[in-house]
Amino acid sequence: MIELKNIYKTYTRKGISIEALKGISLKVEKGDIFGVIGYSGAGKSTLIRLVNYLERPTEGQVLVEGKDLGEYNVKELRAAKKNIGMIFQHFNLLESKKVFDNVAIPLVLLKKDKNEIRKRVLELLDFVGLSDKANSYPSELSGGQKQRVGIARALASNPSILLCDEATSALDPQTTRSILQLLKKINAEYNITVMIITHEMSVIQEICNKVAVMEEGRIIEQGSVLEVFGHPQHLTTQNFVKTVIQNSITDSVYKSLKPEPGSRVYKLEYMGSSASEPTLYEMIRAYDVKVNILFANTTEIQETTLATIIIQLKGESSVVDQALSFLRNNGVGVEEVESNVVNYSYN
Ligand SMILES: Nc1ncnc2c1ncn2[C@@H]1O[C@H](COP(=O)(O)OP(=O)(O)OP(=O)(O)O)[C@@H](O)[C@H]1O
Repeated sequence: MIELKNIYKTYTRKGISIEALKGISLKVEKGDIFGVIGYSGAGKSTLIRLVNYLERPTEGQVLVEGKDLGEYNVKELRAAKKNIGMIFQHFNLLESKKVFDNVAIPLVLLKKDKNEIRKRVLELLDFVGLSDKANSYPSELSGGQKQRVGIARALASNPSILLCDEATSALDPQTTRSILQLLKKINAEYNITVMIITHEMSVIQEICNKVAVMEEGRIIEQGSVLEVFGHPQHLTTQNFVKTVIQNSITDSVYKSLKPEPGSRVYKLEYMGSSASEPTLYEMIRAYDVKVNILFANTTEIQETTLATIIIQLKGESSVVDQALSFLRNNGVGVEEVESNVVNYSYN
């Protein structure tokens, strides 16, 4: 549906070259809500602007619906862009035009007749929950309402792809949530593929099914949101995941741990069905080990539960090993956090 093949993008300003993208390849399938996350300057905006050819790649191919945008003439490119809507961080509405006229812009440009425009705009305003604001000016709207107008305008020409460039970054958390829910509804009801760039992992967690993590013009990690949140490989990804999922012992618990010979600390990770089974209880019943729960957290991602429990385990070494094998055999991820609490560097 959207495919970027080995993309390089170099900007040249006053004789200085900036390599914004360095060999990006990714695939967004039809129906995906695909998130791209990265810190400021990672190249996210450049990447999303390539998808509708607001920027052209220096090298590499951008394929939309299997067609290379670079091979289109001006007319074909204009037709292809009609299929791609876009919304922006600062909404980009025309302040001098009423809400109705802002939403109508793409249809006017497509030279649709007046009755058709009226019908479509009213339908879209109803869809985004702004039927009563048709005659208001953007300056009379809240940020969330302005973004709803931006969304209605982006949908006017019936696109099959919606690009969102930091679309919720200027909004408060509650408004962000309502806009994200609207994007989810657009994806589900109109079967529109959504591509989102953001620097907030909570946005990815809330609605995306796939994610790519960018750093310095490269994709350092990509996959399903569940995979990437469950097992982040790269340090930057781990830092992003930490902003939404706490998975380590709090300082106070860490400091209160008593050094004990034969006692070890393990992080247990449960995903999906393993989270609803009483495996820890069964382990305690079956093996002669003492369990002290130091930390527990559950999160829901893509309607799947992800749970982390950190335990201190005490018992005879061979029995501890058997107990841990029991957990692993029952789908629980087991990782030793510290080899031995005796080695902790506190008094
Ligand atoms: N039009 C441009 N001319 C020159 N350099 C640019 C241009 N646009 C982006 N850059 C540079 O390319 C790099 C990537 O910028 P880009 O805006 O794509 O990153 P970003 O991840 O979207 O960052 P932010 O979240 O701050 O917008 C940066 O070093 C930026 O300065």
